[in-house]
Amino acid sequence: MVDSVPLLEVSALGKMFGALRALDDVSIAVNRGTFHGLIGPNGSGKSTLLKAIAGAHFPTTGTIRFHRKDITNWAPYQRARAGLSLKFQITAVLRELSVYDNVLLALQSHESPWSLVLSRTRRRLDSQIMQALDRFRLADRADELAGKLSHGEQQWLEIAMALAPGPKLLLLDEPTGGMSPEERRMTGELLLPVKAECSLVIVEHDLDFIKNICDHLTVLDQGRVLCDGTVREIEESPEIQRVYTSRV
Ligand SMILES: Nc1ncnc2c1ncn2[C@@H]1O[C@H](COP(=O)(O)OP(=O)(O)OP(=O)(O)O)[C@@H](O)[C@H]1O
Repeated sequence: MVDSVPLLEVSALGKMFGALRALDDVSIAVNRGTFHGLIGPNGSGKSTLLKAIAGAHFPTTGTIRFHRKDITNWAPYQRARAGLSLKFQITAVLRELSVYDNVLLALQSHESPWSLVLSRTRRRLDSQIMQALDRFRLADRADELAGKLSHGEQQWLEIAMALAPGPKLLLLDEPTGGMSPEERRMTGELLLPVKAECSLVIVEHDLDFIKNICDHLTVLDQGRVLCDGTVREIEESPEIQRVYTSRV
């Protein structure tokens, strides 16, 4: 039976940084099997919303429900265990470790301390690690140092690390930042098959990229939802033309 309740429901979220209202009464719903883009001008609150969903910021008001549970006050590790995974804007691979060991560490962070003490995980996780690398065309680079990868490949490694534990929702903050046009195109191609098992909330400045991979878009402006709908609906919205021509 198809679950009609959205996978993620953000309701009336507000976030103050001192006197600055970064988010104001923001509500979004993300369904299973959906890629949901957050767009809007600089400073409109996209990253703050993504971080609030991940638990890196606690909202001042409002609620976040994931898989029907109220996770508003959950710590980031509890959200991760519930199936939420985040890749931040800044690359955070461990350059001195191999590509393989970066994914291994990402997976081990989901293991119980007991299995780590017993060092039972490495061999057991091997096929999961190689699958994650294969999906992002990094399997034949497994033994190289992560620092030897190109910037684009490091971004893919991080996405592979975020996906390796099998999350239900992946949060990506500007994954194509600093990539060449060919790497961007490839990133879209590599992400699309993920939809079969994992939904996505993605912040991106490259509108062509986001329109190509997303089903649904939310446009933020000055911390508020300006409009929300399918890619076609948003493209045809006069509001979006106004915001993008006047402020981006
Ligand atoms: N930790 C923080 N402390 C204080 N103000 C913050 C903090 N993080 C974000 N802000 C402010 O909140 C507002 C929204 O920022 P946010 O980074 O969410 O916007 P954004 O839409 O992601 O922008 P960009 O597209 O430039 O990344 C901005 O005015 C920003 O300066």
